Amino acid sequence: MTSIDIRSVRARQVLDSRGYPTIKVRLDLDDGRYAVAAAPAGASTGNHEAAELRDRDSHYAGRGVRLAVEAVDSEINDLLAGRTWDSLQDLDDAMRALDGTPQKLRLGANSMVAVSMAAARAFALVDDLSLHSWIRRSLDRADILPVPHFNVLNGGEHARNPLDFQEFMIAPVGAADLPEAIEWGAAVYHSLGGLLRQLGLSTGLGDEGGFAPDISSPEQALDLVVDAIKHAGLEAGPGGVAIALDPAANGFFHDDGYKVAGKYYSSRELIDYYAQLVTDYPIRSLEDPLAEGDFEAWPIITNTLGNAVQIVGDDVFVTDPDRVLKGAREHTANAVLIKPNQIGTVSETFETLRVADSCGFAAMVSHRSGETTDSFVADLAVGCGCGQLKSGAPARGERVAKYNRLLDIAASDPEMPYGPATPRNELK
Ligand SMILES: C=C(OP(=O)(O)O)C(=O)O
Ligand SMILES: [Mg+2]
Repeated sequence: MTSIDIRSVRARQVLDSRGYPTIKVRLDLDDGRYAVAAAPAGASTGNHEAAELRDRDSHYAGRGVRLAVEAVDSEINDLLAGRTWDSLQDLDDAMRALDGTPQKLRLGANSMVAVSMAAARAFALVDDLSLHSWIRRSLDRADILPVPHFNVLNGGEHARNPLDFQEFMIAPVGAADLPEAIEWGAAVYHSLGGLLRQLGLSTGLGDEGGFAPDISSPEQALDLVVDAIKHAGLEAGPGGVAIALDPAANGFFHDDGYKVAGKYYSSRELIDYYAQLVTDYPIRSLEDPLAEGDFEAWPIITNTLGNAVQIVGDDVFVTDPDRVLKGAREHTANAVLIKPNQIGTVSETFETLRVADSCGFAAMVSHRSGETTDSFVADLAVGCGCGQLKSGAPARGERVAKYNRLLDIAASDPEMPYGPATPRNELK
């Protein structure tokens, strides 16, 4: 393995896709080459995510990143610059030790993840590898072009409409290759836009570029998506375009139960409701179907629906290897969402991917609702070989940056396979 000699690490403030500041890092090597990376930001965050460092006193409604920039320019630069680093693991471990808190409160997970991503790119540069190849080698996996999960209809925390479920995604699992998958995704997106216009429904967009019509019923949303797939001349189902949901249930969990479209459900009733949706619609994946604290209910949904669909933990696992391991033992889910900024370093993200694999869990790499045009997660999805990436709608620059990066990678290696992953359900 090659080492990197760091000359300096500098940060500055840039805007994310919601118009809030985020941190961009430039890491310069002694040999004159450099790597950059920018941190994304979530809105519907899990309670145990690594903590962002934000200023309370800026014009950005308490969301400034001056302190995070300062942390990189001073303490992190002092730690990393003028030294040779033999591995990303060493570098990330040193940053974590410098931070000294379990949730990365002091230096901030936004600072640390941007530095860690830039450092991963620097290691790839020095090894003369593309980022996905470097990741593939680090994880000892095979490159796979992931099935893009396009979020075409937005609700929950990501839209100002009455729809409680957060994400209605389309997954072109039946496409022959990645370019066809992208083409199908875009076709369905435009078909959905046309359908909404015909019905006189709003075509305003949510945070991830999906449409945010003024509807509240998940069934109505699913009917619209299925119709859009059919109107695009495609099959709704595993041979064509399947559906993935991220209800993000933390967002509609209240003291007295789950409230969906004005109706209250107990955990058991909500699971029955999902079972009905899975029967009625071609759903392949259910992410955060329950609130992160609903410990007893998660194993019930995994054991009842986990063979029919992928049960993905996002807020409940927060890309934390220990939480995934515990979740595997307790049958919390059978798949994990992978968001590097949830845990705060790339090395820890790798560890979560390794743990997931050893538990028979599937993994899906993910963007955040607040994004930049940094396409790191596209390379991560390819290099870890998990077979699934969600990056919002097939529209808006910060979302298509990831899909276009996948197209570039596909063009660079025509032999690279395309395909979905499913949980192996080893822990029955
Ligand atoms: C991408 C998501 O949203 P956010 O970034 O707001 O957590 C998600 O919940 O999966
Ligand atoms: Mg989620």
